[in-house]
Amino acid sequence: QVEVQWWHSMGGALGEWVNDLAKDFNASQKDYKVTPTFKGSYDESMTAAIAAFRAGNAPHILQVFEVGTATMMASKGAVVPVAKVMKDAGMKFDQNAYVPAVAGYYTAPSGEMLSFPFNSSTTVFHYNKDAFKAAGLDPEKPPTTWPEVALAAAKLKASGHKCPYTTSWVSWTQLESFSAWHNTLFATKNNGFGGLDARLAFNTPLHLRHIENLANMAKQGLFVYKGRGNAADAVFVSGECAMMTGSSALYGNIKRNAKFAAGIGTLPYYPDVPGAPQNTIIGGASLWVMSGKKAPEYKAVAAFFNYLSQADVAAKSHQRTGYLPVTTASFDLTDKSGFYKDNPGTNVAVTQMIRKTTDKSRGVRLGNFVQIRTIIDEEFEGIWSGKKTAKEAIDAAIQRGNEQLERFQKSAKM
Ligand SMILES: O=P(O)(O)OC[C@H](O)CO
Repeated sequence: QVEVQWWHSMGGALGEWVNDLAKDFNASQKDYKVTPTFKGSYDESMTAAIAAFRAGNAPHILQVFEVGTATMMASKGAVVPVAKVMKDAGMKFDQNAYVPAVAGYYTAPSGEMLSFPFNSSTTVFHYNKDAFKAAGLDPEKPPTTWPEVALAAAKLKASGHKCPYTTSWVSWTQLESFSAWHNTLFATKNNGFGGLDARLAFNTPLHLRHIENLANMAKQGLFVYKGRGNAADAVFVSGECAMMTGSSALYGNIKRNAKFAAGIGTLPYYPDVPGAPQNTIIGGASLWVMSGKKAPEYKAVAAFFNYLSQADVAAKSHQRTGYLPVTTASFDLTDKSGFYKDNPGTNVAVTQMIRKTTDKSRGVRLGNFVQIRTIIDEEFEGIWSGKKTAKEAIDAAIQRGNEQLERFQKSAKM
């Protein structure tokens, strides 16, 4: 039996999902065995894999969040393009079977798909229907605009809620997806798709207005910052916070663990901005195949990816987790099964993502993006704690972030 090591960052309900996928694949045939290992957060597993690669013991498959995409793409010697892995294994691999917004993100300018679209998410609005009822808000009508979010937050606060609104992934929800949703650039050069000389651009009047609004909400106790990454996920699921912006993939966790009725709405926007809402952008992760392994091991990886792509397997994954259906067939299957009708809100991520994208809204692909997100977190924490104005933090984040982009541009051998 050929063994395949798979490093991932899926905890809780998502960790069980990943383990089930490996178990079901292993049971479906006799030649290969996939072993998933949880390696901590997305940041942590990427750092661990880079160290392991240097030491010569990288896993076969590494799950990397979208933020690490440009770094992986530039690490040419360390990875094998997924299209090549599939072709070499003699596996039928139709790149057109994948949802364009997802596939496009993981495809090189040459048209070759570099990583396997596994768990793509997007930004949505989660809310606690019970808390809405208690505050006199309509539980079937989530706020759809930022002014409405502020009004709902005030009502929730008045009803005694200590954390009316919070957010996970500050940069992803409040800057990156926020920009695309308003058809505005987050970074120049079409958010990095157009070249390594891209620079951060989230200092427009619209960005400033939004971050100032959030700062005011924080001052009034309407927005409560709960930490970096997905730290806020847990406080929404526990019921501590009544509304949050975060990943569509929180759905599985909410369904499993929340003791209240939860709803999903679209990412809020400013209704006076022409072109808004446009589309939201991709989050989540993809699977990268590491170099230096033996041919039969790559065959095993290809067989596993082929299994994951099957319409029924991919559809089940989507319905269980809230990640997007990654192939058109898995979307059709889910739609025909009546899943979206039976589970209101589960279609939000899909409809936000399948809209036609523009050059400004296709996604964000930047070098040293992991470091840039940390810089944004650091600077914006100054806002939430009242030490910096929105403008000071935005300007500092852009200046420090651009230094990272310059450094990446110099070092990249693309
Ligand atoms: O929680 P996930 O897996 O949807 O990922 C969220 C963000 O995209 C991470 O950058």
